[in-house]
Amino acid sequence: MGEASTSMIVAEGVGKSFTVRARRAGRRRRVRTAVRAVDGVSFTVEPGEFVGYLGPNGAGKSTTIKMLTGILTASAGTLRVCGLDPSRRRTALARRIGVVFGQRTTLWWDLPLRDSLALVRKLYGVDPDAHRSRLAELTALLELEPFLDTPVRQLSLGQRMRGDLAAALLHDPELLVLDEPTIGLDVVSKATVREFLARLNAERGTTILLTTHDLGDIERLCRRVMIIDRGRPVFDGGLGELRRAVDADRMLVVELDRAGPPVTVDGITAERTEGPRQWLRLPRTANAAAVVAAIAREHEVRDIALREAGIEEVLAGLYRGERPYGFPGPSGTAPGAPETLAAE
Ligand SMILES: Nc1ncnc2c1ncn2[C@@H]1O[C@H](COP(=O)(O)OP(=O)(O)OP(=O)(O)O)[C@@H](O)[C@H]1O
Repeated sequence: MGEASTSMIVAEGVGKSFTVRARRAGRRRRVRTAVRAVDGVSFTVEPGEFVGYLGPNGAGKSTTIKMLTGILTASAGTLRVCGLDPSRRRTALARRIGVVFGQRTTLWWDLPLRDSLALVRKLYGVDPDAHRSRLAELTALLELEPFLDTPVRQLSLGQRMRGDLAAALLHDPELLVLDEPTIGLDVVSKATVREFLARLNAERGTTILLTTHDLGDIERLCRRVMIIDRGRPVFDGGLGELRRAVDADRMLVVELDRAGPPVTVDGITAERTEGPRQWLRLPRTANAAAVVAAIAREHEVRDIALREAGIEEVLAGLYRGERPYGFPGPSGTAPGAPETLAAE
């Protein structure tokens, strides 16, 4: 992997361990333990992609993002972002990427948003003319005008997030890295931010890597999702592929001509009845057509609907430890779990 790579991000076997001191239950002495926050993560992101980086709490997402942006140095593997080693070329990289942490602001708390953005221009050395036109464009797209002269501390969360996005994009970066950008936003603000990100990616071709727990963000924005669990990759692909890969149940809803006891077919019994309507949970391996035919042999069927598992159900299964086909997942020492290094 050389600097000549045209990929936006190349991660090969990237890992990060933290050493923490902790008192074990029933022991008096504190021991130094290593927490493997990220453990052997490999992936490539090409220019123009919009990728969701997902995983349960503590999976290692923020740690990965901190390594990608040069805030933390990887303890294993190699990483290139825009062809650069992030921890060694942090300043050069900062000119080519934008970063937004939903939980924190990079704006100056006491300054009006307009002045904060002017400072950002100076920091990045953006040419004043280019800044003016870019600011005008971002102000229109993010609807910043009504609060450009308001001190950042007085902005609502949604307004501040739009301000942070503008600050991250003023220097027109090739890659935008977002850590939970819609956290705490109301439905209208979320929709504004999502619409903006979708356009940024589609029209300007900005590559976007997004971590989120928001299912709407994932379904609306991410053509590709990468999932990590306890520091290790467990899935990389499209949402449809994820639904198919995970052994998620489907729900068959049948409407019979009359109410009756729960239907049983091929060992599957309706788990809910409501008048003539009955709900049967079909394992992925069940043949839906055969189940429907078997029901139709015994009953008068008025209507049928087959519901695929929602992305929420799919992710919940994955986060509970149900592995998609082809992704055996963590084995051996559980990554993320502390391992004792030495007693103190
Ligand atoms: N500075 C640190 N020192 C010690 N352990 C850390 C440090 N930062 C993170 N960790 C640990 O690394 C693991 C991964 O944390 P990380 O913040 O990357 O998870 P995450 O996927 O972003 O979680 P969340 O969805 O809750 O934000 C956790 O076990 C966490 O406690």
